[in-house]
Amino acid sequence: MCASISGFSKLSKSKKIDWIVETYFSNTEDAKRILKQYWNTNDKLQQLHDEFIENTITNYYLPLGVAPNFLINGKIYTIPMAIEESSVVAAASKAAKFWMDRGGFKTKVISTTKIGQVHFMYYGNIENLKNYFNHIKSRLIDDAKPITKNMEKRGGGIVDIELRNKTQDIKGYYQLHASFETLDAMGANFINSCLEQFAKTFKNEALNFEGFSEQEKNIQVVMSILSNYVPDCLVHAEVSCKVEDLNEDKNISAEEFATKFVQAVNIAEVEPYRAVTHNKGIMNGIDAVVLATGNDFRAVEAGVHAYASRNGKYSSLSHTKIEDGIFTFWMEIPLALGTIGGLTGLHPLVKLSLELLHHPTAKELMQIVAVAGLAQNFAALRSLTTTGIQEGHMKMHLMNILNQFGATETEKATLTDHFKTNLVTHTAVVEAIKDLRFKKND
Ligand SMILES: CC(C)(COP(=O)([O-])OP(=O)([O-])OC[C@H]1O[C@@H](n2cnc3c(N)ncnc32)[C@H](O)[C@@H]1OP(=O)([O-])[O-])[C@@H](O)C(=O)NCCC(=O)NCCSC(=O)C[C@@](C)(O)CC(=O)[O-]
Ligand SMILES: NC(=O)C1=CN([C@@H]2O[C@H](COP(=O)(O)OP(=O)(O)OC[C@H]3O[C@@H](n4cnc5c(N)ncnc54)[C@H](O)[C@@H]3O)[C@@H](O)[C@H]2O)C=CC1
Repeated sequence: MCASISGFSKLSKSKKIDWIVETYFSNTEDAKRILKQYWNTNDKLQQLHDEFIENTITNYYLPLGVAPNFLINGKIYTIPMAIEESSVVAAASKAAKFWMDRGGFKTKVISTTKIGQVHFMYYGNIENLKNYFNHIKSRLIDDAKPITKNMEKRGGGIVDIELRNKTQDIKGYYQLHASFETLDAMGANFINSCLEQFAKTFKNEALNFEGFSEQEKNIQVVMSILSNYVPDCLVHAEVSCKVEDLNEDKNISAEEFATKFVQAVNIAEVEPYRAVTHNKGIMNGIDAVVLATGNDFRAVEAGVHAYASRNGKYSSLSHTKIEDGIFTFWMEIPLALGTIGGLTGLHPLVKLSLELLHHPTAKELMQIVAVAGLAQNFAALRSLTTTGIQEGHMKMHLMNILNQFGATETEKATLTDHFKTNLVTHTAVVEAIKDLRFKKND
């Protein structure tokens, strides 16, 4: 049945659940039991989670795993990863271990500038608008002082504000295009507050500007919002070693592996169908750490994919080369992250994850997250160009298939053993469970 309801938000949590289960579920008791099964027994902790979002009815768990042995700029990290997909944590761990013996990951933050825009409409003389902007610019910054003064004390704040003419795209469309330094905060709320203040000052003061005609005084602000496109909040991560040191796999020579690896990256650089999957592999690592550290993965995803298309064609985020017998694999990626603000000081598991990472600054977190992405990409490409992805992925996915079929602990032990020497496919596992159960009942 499909039903609508008015005033749902005002109902208590238990009344919300009653309405949901009665409206949508045939077995109301079962639905309620599943929802309540995921409530935390600690009421205060549950209330904290209830209050993160709106209309909370239960918690949605994701596993939090860890990938040890990440050597980054000479320091060892164990990286927390929140993700539902099997084999990602194993792949990251395997890549970390591989590179630990080959000098580890080298990273560098290139820039940390974030962008926000006030989008507005103005239908008058452009020179008059430019004069007004030059006249009002310092006032825009001054009026935002109550918002920016603490950030300035820390060394951040508004970097600049520009007037941008976008009338070639839309008649009458202009922007206040502002750049910010938000230090250890991702900065969305800080930036949005500044922008809304800019918009207020910009619109109101236009009414008193003598260089405008009566009609020109009517500036129409459409919206004020940060941009999640952050090409100037960029981090570089790389690994490199002698080609001959890419020698872990006895079934392929180091040289052949290096050549195939470079070819695989080259393909992702020129072929968008491949680039999307290649970058998905990178995001396996990135999103998992972004989530574990309480950051906004939607913002990161949107910004990263826009960056991957910055030259007009969607392309690989990572690159590779072999020069003078040295294999180098690297990535530059835009990441607006926070280690202060948002959920970072609220969610107990986020706090724990940040402690595990030695309480990083936002800049340090950018480097750790980029490394997780690069490691993931290395692991996936290594499998793809050697055994194929299914061998390792399905080995890790085995437990999910066994759980789907309600395998007992004894069945799991027997079948895990069996699949140590047999290829895991969904069909093979189903057959093996059937076989095992048939033998038992025989
Ligand atoms: C899956 C592995 C790691 C197996 O690899 P393996 O060689 O069979 O593993 P192993 O049993 O020999 O163990 C070696 C190391 O791997 C790690 N490892 C191994 N097993 C575990 C485990 N159970 N739990 C935790 N860590 C594990 C761990 O670091 C371990 O060292 P140790 O801890 O023993 O000192 C390998 O095959 C691999 O890296 N595969 C790539 C998997 C992958 O990329 N998965 C992502 C999902 S597929 C996808 O979404 C993206 C994709 C592929 O489409 C992207 C693209 O196309 O580019
Ligand atoms: N489009 C988007 O991406 C949007 C995202 N959001 C959400 O906004 C949240 C992030 O906003 P924030 O402004 O980062 O968080 P926040 O609103 O919690 O603010 C962080 C504040 O911490 C203070 N602070 C203390 N020490 C600091 C330090 N060392 N460096 C920097 N700031 C310090 C500053 O006052 C700063 O403004 C995320 O939850 C995100 O999901 C909200 C609106 C839009």
